[in-house]
Amino acid sequence: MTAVVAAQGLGKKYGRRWALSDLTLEVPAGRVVGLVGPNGAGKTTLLSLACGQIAPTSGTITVLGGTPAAGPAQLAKVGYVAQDTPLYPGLSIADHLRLGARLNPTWDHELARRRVERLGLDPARRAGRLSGGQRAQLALTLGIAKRPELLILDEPVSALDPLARREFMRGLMEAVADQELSVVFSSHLVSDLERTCDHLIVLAGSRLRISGDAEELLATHHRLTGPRRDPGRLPADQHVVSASHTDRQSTLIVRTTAPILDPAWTVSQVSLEDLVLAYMDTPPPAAAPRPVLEIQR
Ligand SMILES: Nc1ncnc2c1ncn2[C@@H]1O[C@H](COP(=O)(O)OP(=O)(O)OP(=O)(O)O)[C@@H](O)[C@H]1O
Repeated sequence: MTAVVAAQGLGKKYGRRWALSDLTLEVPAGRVVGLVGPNGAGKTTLLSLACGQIAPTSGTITVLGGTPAAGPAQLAKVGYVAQDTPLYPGLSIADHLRLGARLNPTWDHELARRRVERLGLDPARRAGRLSGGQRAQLALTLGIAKRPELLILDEPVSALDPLARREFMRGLMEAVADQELSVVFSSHLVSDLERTCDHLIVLAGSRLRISGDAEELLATHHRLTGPRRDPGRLPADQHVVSASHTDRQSTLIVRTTAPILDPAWTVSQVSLEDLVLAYMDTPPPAAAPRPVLEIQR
């Protein structure tokens, strides 16, 4: 199956600073991918590279098997909703839908009309008069009605209140269920990912920290709690993602596919949030010996 996004040694430099560095990953089709990382991690840079708004400084990226933005066919396959949900403030909702129809060969007018109606939006209302949540919903409608194979959303819900956020995510998940759609969306909010994503990409400090199937990641990461222990002395197949210690006790998050047999450890499951935070908090492996995060209390 063609990867939705495949990157090899991908990097983007602004001036002397790498915004994204040495990123290699492959995301299978048909997934809802959560891209998460702290401010300045490189999320927008990666999404902009994926939709061809900017060109890589190093490495390669292919999207649905093609070069981003390389011609009308490639453009038609990818929908992109940028971070600030850019709309034309002076144009009405109906104008936006007409513009969508003019610009996109695969435009589904009926779908767009139905969504606007269900959202209770007046088609005559100007975009500049909409609330943040309504603007985000209109931008999502434009992205979905284009009927892309891949929809890229850059922090679509960051400015919304919890209710509007839930409505937005519901609309997105309905579109995923109704259409054969892959989605990549970035967020700071791990709670949004927890409910919706089946694939996770964590960036921090311009580098990839982890990427993979969400269920698989949850199944292979564990929290170990037990008497204080040097994390460097764990079996080689237990990769320590993070470690924190009190005088007597150690708490580790480890990645392993093997069972943990040491009876000194109490082993518990990690949540997606635990996992994301553990990777987000840590410097990249090249910069730090195991464990990658060690907190003394
Ligand atoms: N056009 C630009 N010119 C110079 N530096 C840039 C530019 N765009 C991004 N950067 C820098 O690249 C790095 C990554 O930025 P990026 O916007 O990709 O991060 P992000 O993870 O999307 O952040 P946020 O969550 O705050 O939106 C940051 O250090 C940022 O300052």
